[in-house]
Amino acid sequence: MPPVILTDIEGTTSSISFVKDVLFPYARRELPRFVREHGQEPEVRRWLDMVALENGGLCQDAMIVETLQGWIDEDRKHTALKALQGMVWEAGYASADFTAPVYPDAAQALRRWHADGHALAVYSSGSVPAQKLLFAHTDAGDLTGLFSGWFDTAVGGKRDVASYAHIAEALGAAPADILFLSDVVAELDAAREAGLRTTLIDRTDDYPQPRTGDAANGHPRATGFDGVDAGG
Ligand SMILES: CSCCC(=O)C(=O)COP(=O)(O)O
Ligand SMILES: [Mg+2]
Repeated sequence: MPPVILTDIEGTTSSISFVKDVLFPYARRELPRFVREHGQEPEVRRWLDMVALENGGLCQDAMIVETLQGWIDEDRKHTALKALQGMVWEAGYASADFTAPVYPDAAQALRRWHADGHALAVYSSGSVPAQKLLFAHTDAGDLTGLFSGWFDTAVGGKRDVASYAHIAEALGAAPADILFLSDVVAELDAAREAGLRTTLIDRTDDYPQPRTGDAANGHPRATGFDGVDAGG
């Protein structure tokens, strides 16, 4: 079997700017209204309650929203924030407020690898519903059918070695038969320690200073998906 390809999203298949300048501000802006309108629905309430509890029992939704907005500003990868962001973005995609740009080389390679028999999977800090929404609404069309695995921080943080072991187990693949693509060296370090193959995606648009030599920490490096050795 050709290696499974596990990909990150932000800075890897899509630009950092789309996430930071479109998705995050949209969630920041729409969150108060979303919580007002949906805050009593159980699937929303459980995440709001988690945030309240972890912050000394915040008692007003307005305070929870403020906390969440602060986390957006800090780019916290908290599971509750990511779940709520995904729900807010759903409305944005549905009303065509935006589509998700995917780098053309990424869309082409993902289609080619899928046709060549590679299993494809996603691992992002964005919630699995948010990942599916993004790939359903890309400027290269609906790419969700290419992927057979979806992973978010429910399996653990992206810098934790154990997360990659869990993903390998869930995919039913040996770690050495999985290639992880990411723009973040610390994530690749954790994946390598778990036995996965890795490649640093070092896009000029996202990282104007090339991360060569020591900066790549020994990971193979490619400036786009067409430079990735997928193996098999
Ligand atoms: C599912 S798209 C939104 C991505 C996101 O919320 C995020 O924090 C980016 O994290 P990634 O792990 O894809 O770099
Ligand atoms: Mg990334």
